[in-house]
Amino acid sequence: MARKRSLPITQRDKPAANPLASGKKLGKSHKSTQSTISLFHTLLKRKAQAQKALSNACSSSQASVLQAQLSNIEKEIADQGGLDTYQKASTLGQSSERGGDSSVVLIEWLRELNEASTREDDGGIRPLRMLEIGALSPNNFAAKQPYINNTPIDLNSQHPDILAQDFLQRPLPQDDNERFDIVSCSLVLNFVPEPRDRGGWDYASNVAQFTDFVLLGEMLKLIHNQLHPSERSLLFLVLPTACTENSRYMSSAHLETILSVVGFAQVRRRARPGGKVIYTLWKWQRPNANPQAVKSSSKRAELRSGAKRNNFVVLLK
Ligand SMILES: C[S@@+](CC[C@H](N)C(=O)[O-])C[C@H]1O[C@@H](n2cnc3c(N)ncnc32)[C@H](O)[C@@H]1O
Repeated sequence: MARKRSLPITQRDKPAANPLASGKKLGKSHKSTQSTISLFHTLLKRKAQAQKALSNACSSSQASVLQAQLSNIEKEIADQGGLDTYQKASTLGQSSERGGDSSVVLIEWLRELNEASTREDDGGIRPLRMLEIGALSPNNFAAKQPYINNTPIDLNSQHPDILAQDFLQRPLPQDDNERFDIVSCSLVLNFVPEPRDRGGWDYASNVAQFTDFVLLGEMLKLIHNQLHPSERSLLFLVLPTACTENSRYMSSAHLETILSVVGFAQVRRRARPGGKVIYTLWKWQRPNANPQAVKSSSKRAELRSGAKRNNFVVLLK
């Protein structure tokens, strides 16, 4: 049965209910930070939809209606305090009173795997080298461990100790000194903006509708290349539950197939009932060249039907 088309952007709902009426300070309660974060996700999603509709406008009158709509959304985002407010809310959401940032889980797993220590190399003893993509703070739990040497990067660095860098443009390592033992990619894949939106803070929504999904496959391949080619090298990947559990084109099993083709095998997974995110840990391996796995990783095939599904998927080319 054909899927019901969603309403055109021009007929969509009124602005989202605003839990942070203009002028109100960012509250510190869990409820308040969560409503700030979800309001931003809603606004950013509407902005991405409006931009997409504008780029496809077929007449100048339609374009001017859509342009006005886009300006209203941008004004609403600015009225909420812009990216600053969003990032502060996200950082508060990671504070230790709330159970800490996602790297707490990574550290727990490193302990379980007996990897929570420095490494012995030909050259002596050295800390684990970690690359953190999409870092909100330079002081997360992993970065504080004495056996970890963290390199935090972000497209929009909010701190002088976070390198402002687009991971997709990061040069490939030239030798072992530049390779990493761990890459952390927590809540980033669902957040990678389309190339045309780079340079600003124009992110797609929580489970992005207009992300270039081939770019996400590219990102996973680049992560693989940043790691030491060893089964002790690890990828810590955190995704919103909706990415694998409510997507038309993605499931946990399909993610495992895709990552096997890139060259990763899952070693740990944590998904709490009703939890908003799923934590996973993967070890480096040689890419799986099985033709069926390669083929299914490059195509979008419906795995679940239903109008309320999202379109998240990762495609390998
Ligand atoms: C939702 S935040 C996640 C922050 C944190 N890692 C966490 O787990 O809460 C996503 C971050 O990824 C960053 N990001 C998205 N695409 C990126 C890219 N290509 N290179 C570097 N950072 C990127 C964004 O700027 C944003 O700060």
